[in-house]
Amino acid sequence: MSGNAVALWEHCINQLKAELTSAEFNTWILPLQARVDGPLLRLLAPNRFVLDWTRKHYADRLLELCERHSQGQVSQLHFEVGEFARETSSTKGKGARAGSTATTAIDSDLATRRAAANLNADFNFDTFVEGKSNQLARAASIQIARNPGGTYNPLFIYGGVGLGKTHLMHAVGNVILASNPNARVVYLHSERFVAEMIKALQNNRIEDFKKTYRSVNALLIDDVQFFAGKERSQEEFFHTFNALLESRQQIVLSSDRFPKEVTGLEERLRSRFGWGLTVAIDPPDLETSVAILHCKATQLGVTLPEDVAFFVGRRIRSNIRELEGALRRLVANAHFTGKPITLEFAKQALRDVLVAQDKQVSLENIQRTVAEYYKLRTSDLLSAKRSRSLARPRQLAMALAKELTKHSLPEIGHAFGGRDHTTVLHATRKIKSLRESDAAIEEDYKNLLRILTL
Ligand SMILES: Nc1ncnc2c1ncn2[C@@H]1O[C@H](COP(=O)(O)OP(=O)(O)OP(=O)(O)O)[C@@H](O)[C@H]1O
Repeated sequence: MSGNAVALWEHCINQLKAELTSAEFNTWILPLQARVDGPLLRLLAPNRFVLDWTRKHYADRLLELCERHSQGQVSQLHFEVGEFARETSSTKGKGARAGSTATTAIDSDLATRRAAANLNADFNFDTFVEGKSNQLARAASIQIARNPGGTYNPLFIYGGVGLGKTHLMHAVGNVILASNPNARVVYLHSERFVAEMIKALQNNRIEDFKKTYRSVNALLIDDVQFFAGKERSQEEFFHTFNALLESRQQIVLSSDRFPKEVTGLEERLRSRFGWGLTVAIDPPDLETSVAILHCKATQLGVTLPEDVAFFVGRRIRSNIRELEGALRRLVANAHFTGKPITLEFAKQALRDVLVAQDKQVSLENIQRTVAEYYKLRTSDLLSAKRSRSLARPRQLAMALAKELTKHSLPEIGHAFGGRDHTTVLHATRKIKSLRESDAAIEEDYKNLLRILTL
C-alpha cells in the first residue's frame, strides 16, 4: 500500500475513533485490516459477525470518508473475511507478491493499532533533535522503548511547557508497537484518564475500565500533575500502577515538575513515581533550538538560511511549541507572497509575534534566563534544594517574575516547583533589601532585567 493509501486508512480510522464510543471502535473497527487496490478499499474482517455488522453500520460512512479524502480516487468498498499475511523474516524482501501484500497488511495494521493507542506517528525518535537539555531523557526513552518493563520502571520525564515530553512518550509507544505486533500500548493525558474513569463509574463499567488499563504492556500518562486533588482517580491509578509494575509492564509518566514536588498527590503515589528513573528536560540552548528549527523546516519542505534560524532561535526562547509556531508562520507567509525567506523577510513576517513575545516576558523565560545567567539547570531552580547557590538565584527569579509579569504570587509560587505564595513574597522583599545593601546583587538584577526586556 502506498504512503497515500496508508494515510487514507489512517484518516478513516481517526475519524471513526472520534465519532464512535471506544467500545464500538475497539469491537468493530480495530480488528479490520485494509488495503487499497485502485479505486477499491478492501477490508478484511476476522469473522463473519464482524464483517456483517461493520458492513451494515459503517460502510456508508467509510465510503464517504474515503471518497472525500482521496478526492474521488477510492470510490468502492469490498468486505471479506480473512487476514493479510504478516511479513516474516522469511518473506521479507522476497518476490513482489509476498513483499507487497505483507507490507500492506503490516502498515495498515500498525496504523490502526497506533490510532487505538492514541499515538501520533510523527512523534518519533527520528524527528526528535538531541541536545544537552534533553540528552538524558532521550537516552532513557530509547532504552525503555527497546526494553520495556525492564530496569527503568516507571520512567518519569519532567520539565516545562512545550519542551518535548509528549513527543518522547509517543516515540516510546511507537517503537514498542512497531517492534511487537501483539503489544498493547495506551497513551493518555491524565485528565482523559480521570474523565474515562468518571464515565465508567457513571455507566457501571468500572470493572471494564480496570481491566482495560491493567492489561496493557505500556501505559503512557501525560501531565500527571493534573491528578492533583482528584482522590478517587489517584486511588484507581495507584492500583493500576501497582498491577502493571508487578507484572513488569512499562509505565512512562510526565509532569511539569519533579515527582516529589507534585502537590495535591497522595504521598504513596508521589513516592512511587520516583521508584524507577526520573529524568529532566530543560529548555534548549540556542544551538539545539536552531537544530530543531532546521529539522522542522525540512519536515515542512523548506530550507532555512542559517542567519534566519539563529534569529528566530535567539528571539523565541520560551518553548519549542512557540518556536514551531513562528516557523510555520514564516513558511506560510513566504508561500503566500512567493518571496524567499531572508533575514529581512523573517523580521517583517514575525514582527507581531516578536513584539508580543518581547512584551510578554513569560515565567519560563525568566527561569531559563536566570538559570543560564548563573549557569544552573532550570530544573534545579524549580527543585526543593535549598543550597545558597540555588536559593539566591531562585529568589531573584521570583522577584523578577513579580516585577515583569502580571502573574499573582500563588501563580508564581506554583510555577516555581509548587511553592507557597508566602515564599514568593519573602523572596521579593529579600531581593529588594539586598539590592540596596549588596552591589553584586543589584548588578545581577539590572543585568537580568536588561536581558529579559531587550
Ligand atoms: N528535541 C525536539 N526535537 C524536535 N521537536 C521537538 C523537540 N522537543 C520538542 N519538540 C516539539 O515541540 C512541540 C511541543 O512538544 P511537546 O508537546 O512534546 O511538549 P511537552 O513538553 O509535552 O509540553 P506540555 O507540557 O505542554 O505537554 C512538539 O511539536 C514537539 O515535536
